[in-house]
Amino acid sequence: TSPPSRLAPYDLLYADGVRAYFARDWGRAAELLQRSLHSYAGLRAARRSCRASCRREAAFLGDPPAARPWEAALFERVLQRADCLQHCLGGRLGAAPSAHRASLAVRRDFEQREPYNYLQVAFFQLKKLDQAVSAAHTFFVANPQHLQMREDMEKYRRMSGVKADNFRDLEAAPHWEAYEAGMQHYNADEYLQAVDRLEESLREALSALEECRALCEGPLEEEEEEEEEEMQPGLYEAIAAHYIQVLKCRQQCVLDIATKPGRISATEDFIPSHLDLLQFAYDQVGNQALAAECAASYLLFYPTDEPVLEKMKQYQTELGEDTTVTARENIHHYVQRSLMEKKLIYYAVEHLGGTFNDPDLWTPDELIPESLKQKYREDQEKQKQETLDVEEREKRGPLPFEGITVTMDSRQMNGTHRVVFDRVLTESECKDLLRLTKAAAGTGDGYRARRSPHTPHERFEGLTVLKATQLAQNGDVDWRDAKLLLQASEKSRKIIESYFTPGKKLHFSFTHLVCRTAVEEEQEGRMDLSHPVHADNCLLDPEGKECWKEPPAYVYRDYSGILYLNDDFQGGGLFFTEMDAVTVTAKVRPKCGRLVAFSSGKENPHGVRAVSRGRRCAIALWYTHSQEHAEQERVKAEELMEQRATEQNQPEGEEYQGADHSSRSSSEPLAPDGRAGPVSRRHKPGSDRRQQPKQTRARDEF
Ligand SMILES: O=C(O)CCC(=O)C(=O)O
Ligand SMILES: [Fe+2]
Repeated sequence: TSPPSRLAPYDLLYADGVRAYFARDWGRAAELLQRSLHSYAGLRAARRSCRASCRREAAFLGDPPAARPWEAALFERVLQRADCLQHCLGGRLGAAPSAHRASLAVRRDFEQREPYNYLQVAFFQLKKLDQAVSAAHTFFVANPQHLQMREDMEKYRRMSGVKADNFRDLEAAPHWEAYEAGMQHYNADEYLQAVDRLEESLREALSALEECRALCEGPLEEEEEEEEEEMQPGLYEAIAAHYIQVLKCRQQCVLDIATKPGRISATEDFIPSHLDLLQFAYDQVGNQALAAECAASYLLFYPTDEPVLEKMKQYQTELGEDTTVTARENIHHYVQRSLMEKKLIYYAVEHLGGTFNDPDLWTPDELIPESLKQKYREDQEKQKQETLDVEEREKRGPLPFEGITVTMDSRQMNGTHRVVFDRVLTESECKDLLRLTKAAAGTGDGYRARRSPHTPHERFEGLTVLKATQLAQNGDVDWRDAKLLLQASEKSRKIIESYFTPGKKLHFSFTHLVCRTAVEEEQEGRMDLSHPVHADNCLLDPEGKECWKEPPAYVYRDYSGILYLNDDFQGGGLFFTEMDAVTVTAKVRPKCGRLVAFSSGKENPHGVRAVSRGRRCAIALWYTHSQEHAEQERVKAEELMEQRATEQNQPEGEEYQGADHSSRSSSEPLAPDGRAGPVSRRHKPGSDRRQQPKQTRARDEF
């Protein structure tokens, strides 16, 4: 091991650790991975403290002498700081800081806590269960959408040797730990404990914020690699641009500290909401003086908030008129500073262009320039109009095929943008497509080659259009059946396009022929669903009644369709719910030739009941308005079809009219997943707390 003053570069340790992992040398893998995490933490700590001390040093230099131009003085200071950082880091790390520069890929892995994913397996193999569980938990906190880890966590929870306090987040930020604990007490009406932890969380959050802000002061010691300046701006422009960038970065810190690991969105208004919660909690424990102080501090953010103003009056009477209630000094400072920074940023955006994503909801209206407000309003208006247009269109739209019937529309399904068509396929077409699934069963892919992504009680098999075509090429299935898959999906596309979005092209996004088969010996006492309730293009948060249209959800999907092939199975009904994921609003019974279609967003949460006997097959279809997300596999499949038609000198290629070509390549992952993540927590005053899942790559090797 290296002496404490000499940190080995974490990326090298990581590379060795991963190598040992794949050589199944678990002991060495665990040791190296732990050391890499230790080095990484050490490097970050060194950066933090050097930045802080170099900032202090720069401050000591005081104001530049009046005789020198101010920009020269500023540059000098910036250079001095860079020099100071190099020195300080060199001393702390025992090597040139550049030796610790890792590739972007490795930095990402560490940001996403990937080393813990390897570690948990290594510890598990070494039979160090406690450490395996805490490594797994640490990874899972940052990657709540990771299907494999989700299953592993379930397994750990069921294991007898595992204690509840093994589920520890080894990387927990102090403010998040305190906040979570505080909210737990708060929700359990334990206000004394809540106050303690929420005060701690506020304190820690403010200090994390300071640290984050300190990192914004450039130059960002050789971390940024890319980005070559295109134009050579003048000196003043350069200084202004740099300054604005620092200010924006500082503002961004508000979001950073309010974003829990593994979430994409920040908890809204993190700092003011602490004061809101604390005011209520102090009130509950009878501490009027502190409740009043929190209320006064809260009013700095929202000076016209009626209920809190009301409360203030009440406190004033209770405390007596000669007691002066003042806001907290540090909050006052925070608000003033934030307002000043925003003012400058908005000024710059208004006059120099660019954008600013204000992290706060509390920004006073009068601070935002009229011209920008106008733009925001227009954007909102446009979005509203689009929704109305869709609703209008849904009412008309003739169907492009004869014989198809609309069995249920949105109204009958108690929702919006939902429809059930029947007779899209004939019995014999269903039979042919089912033959395709049979032949493909052994070779087909589930979600990322995983047999039971949603429930262990069912086997899940899938086949893409390309795979079907390749099977035909190998002589494993009939060409005509593979072609039928392309045709049936294209027919559905036309139907859905003309019904929901006439005149606006819908492209394929992904096509998946899927079967869910009940595993016979796994049905007793089964309580779960075949497919948990979810929305197709956003991450459903049933408790918060929200749906986050953010990756890893397939946000570009606009319409979903499921074309059913059979009904000889038990269970397996499709159902729609409210955003709470439990109130059922409509049910659809699968049967041959039935196509259910709906918009892929939050308005249509849906799930599939357990398939308790037999095999349920359907073509799952997703469509998008976005040409760049058009299904590339289909293009290839069609090429293969055409090639074969030419070879055979048969008119098959011409017959088929499913061309949905697009020139850009996109890589659709095999797993059409992106399900509801963990959920938000309610609280009494203020708005919903939101939390966001994200997903790292699913790794197949575990
Ligand atoms: O098979 C079904 O009925 C629905 C499947 C589904 O919702 C999905 O795969 O996203
Ligand atoms: Fe779905």
